Amino acid sequence: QSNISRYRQEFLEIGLIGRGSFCSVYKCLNRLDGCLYAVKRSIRPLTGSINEKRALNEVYAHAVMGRHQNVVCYFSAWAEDNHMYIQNEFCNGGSLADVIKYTKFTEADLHMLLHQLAEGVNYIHSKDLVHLDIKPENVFISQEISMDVKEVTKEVEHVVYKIGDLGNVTSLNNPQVEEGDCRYLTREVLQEDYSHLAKADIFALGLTIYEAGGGGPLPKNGDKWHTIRDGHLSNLKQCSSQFNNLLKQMINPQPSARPSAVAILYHPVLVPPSNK
Ligand SMILES: Cn1cc(CCO)c2c3c(c(-c4ccccc4Cl)cc21)C(=O)NC3=O
Repeated sequence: QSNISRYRQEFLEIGLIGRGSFCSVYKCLNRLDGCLYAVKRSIRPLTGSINEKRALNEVYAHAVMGRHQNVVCYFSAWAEDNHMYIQNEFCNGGSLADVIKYTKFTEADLHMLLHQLAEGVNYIHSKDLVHLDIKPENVFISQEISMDVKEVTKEVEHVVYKIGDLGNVTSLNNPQVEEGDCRYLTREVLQEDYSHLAKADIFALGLTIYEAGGGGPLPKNGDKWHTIRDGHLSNLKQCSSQFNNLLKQMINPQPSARPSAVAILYHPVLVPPSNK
């Protein structure tokens, strides 16, 4: 029935998990399939406004994106009662920003994090898309707890990191650039040079890993902001010089000097040593 809200009809709202200036995110149980979803409810943007373009852009990006284990999965989007809804995969482990607040990642943790996020970034780039807002707040965590059958008590926990919030995603070929968070923004994009947008994602990924390793909080402007854009990053104490050098390469002032997502995946510091 058109007068009953699809949101209320299809979902049981479990709780509020996030709030933005014009939106709220709820953890919801789908009454039909019994699965949990993250549903973002935002004020419907004015028809023809820049915000409408952005909202549609997010849905188009999800639709074009398809599925990848390291990208938050999109299920549906609709408009009703002057609001827009987007129904995404629910990640039960919070955001990377939440975890960074109380955890410092070891080098092994950072290798796993970088490997998974590079897989997700590589997938996005392989679709000729760029994310443009990679940062800890937009990395969501799924924890699968599985009981190890041999020793019933042992819980094998497999953590999966997923890139979310495709609000700034744009096509590499015909970029409509919406700048992301200035803490992760490159100098060249700030100066409206869009010739190496994929490398802007690599730069933001480098700073995201650096923050997970305890290097944050990152500056929003000023001398410290420029020092990082000059390619200077203090070393993460818990990491090898090889890993620290990889992070420095990822934030190289020259976009073309930054490694591609594929190059990161095959970087010797990430490739597990052969057991032979
Ligand atoms: C604030 N917040 C907290 C969470 C749960 C983390 O355990 C969350 C999620 C999403 C989103 C989200 C981001 C951007 C657009 C749409 C959504 Cl649903 C926001 C989320 C999303 O797409 N999937 C989430 O789990």
